[in-house]
Amino acid sequence: MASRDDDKQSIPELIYDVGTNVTYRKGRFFGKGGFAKCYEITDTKTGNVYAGKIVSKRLMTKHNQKDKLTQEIAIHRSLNHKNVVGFHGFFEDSQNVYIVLELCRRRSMMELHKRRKALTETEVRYYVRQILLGVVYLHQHRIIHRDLKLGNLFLNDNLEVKIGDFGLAAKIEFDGERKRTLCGTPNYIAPEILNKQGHSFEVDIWSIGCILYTLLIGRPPFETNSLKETYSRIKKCEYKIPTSSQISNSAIKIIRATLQPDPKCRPKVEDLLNSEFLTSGYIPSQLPVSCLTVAPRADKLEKA
Ligand SMILES: CC[C@@H]1C(=O)N(C)c2cncnc2N1C1CCCC1
Repeated sequence: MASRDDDKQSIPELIYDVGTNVTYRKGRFFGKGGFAKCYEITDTKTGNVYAGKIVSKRLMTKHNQKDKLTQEIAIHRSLNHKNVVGFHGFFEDSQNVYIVLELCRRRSMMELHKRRKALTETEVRYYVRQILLGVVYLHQHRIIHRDLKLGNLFLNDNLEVKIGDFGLAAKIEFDGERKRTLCGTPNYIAPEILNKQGHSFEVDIWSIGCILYTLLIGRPPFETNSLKETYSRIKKCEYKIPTSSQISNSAIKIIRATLQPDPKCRPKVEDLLNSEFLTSGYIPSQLPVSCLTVAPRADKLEKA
């Protein structure tokens, strides 16, 4: 769906990166992401197409906003994994900071969720396995994402999952470090962040639990019509698995394990890959793009 581009602060049609001597042609407007305007951009020499995140310096008034963007770039550029959005470069001019990212033509799992609501368990295993492989990589490199949510899980034309947006990510500098602050509001925020008890890798496991619940049930576990009420339910870990939902026992088990109020009780991301939910059912090696709009017929998914 083409988004309206109310382009007040004009971004030129051709964007030149003097550092690499690459000229990008600005293409389709994708929408806004935080302070950024996002466009499809094409390397005029190679024809390679990317997603450009263009952040106006004019809007980044306070120092901490600049520091946050610097942190996001420092973390994201250090990563290289097939389930993490590729970071192809960054540069700046007097007006903007430009970030060149892997293009994900099928947008994010949020669009998929809005269109499909509850997915089949086979599809959930297919997507969640890739999310977990990406998070294993992040945690092995001592990176906490801290804002895992459907809108940050991007999809390319092969429906491969790419974890993106490291705007709230942090690096654990030493064993046992507990982060005390997080400026920003994660969507699937863990109770220990709300209770300001210090947090670490376990917050990503909580977010994965919220993602699992949303994909299996069709709506988020703690959704209410006021943020305050939602936060109070998260702190009390107050959620229900509707008895009407047809989800399997292994699906119920992995939701209960990840949505534990005590971070110490949550499984590690490696444990989730070995969970009954992921090992007890068939996982297709690929999905047809029709799955973005309609549920696949069980017998139509190619056997592994
Ligand atoms: C460029 C920002 C963001 C993103 O991070 N990636 C990797 C991406 C990759 N491909 C398409 N869109 C992407 N987005 C969308 C654009 C609007 C909101 C989020």
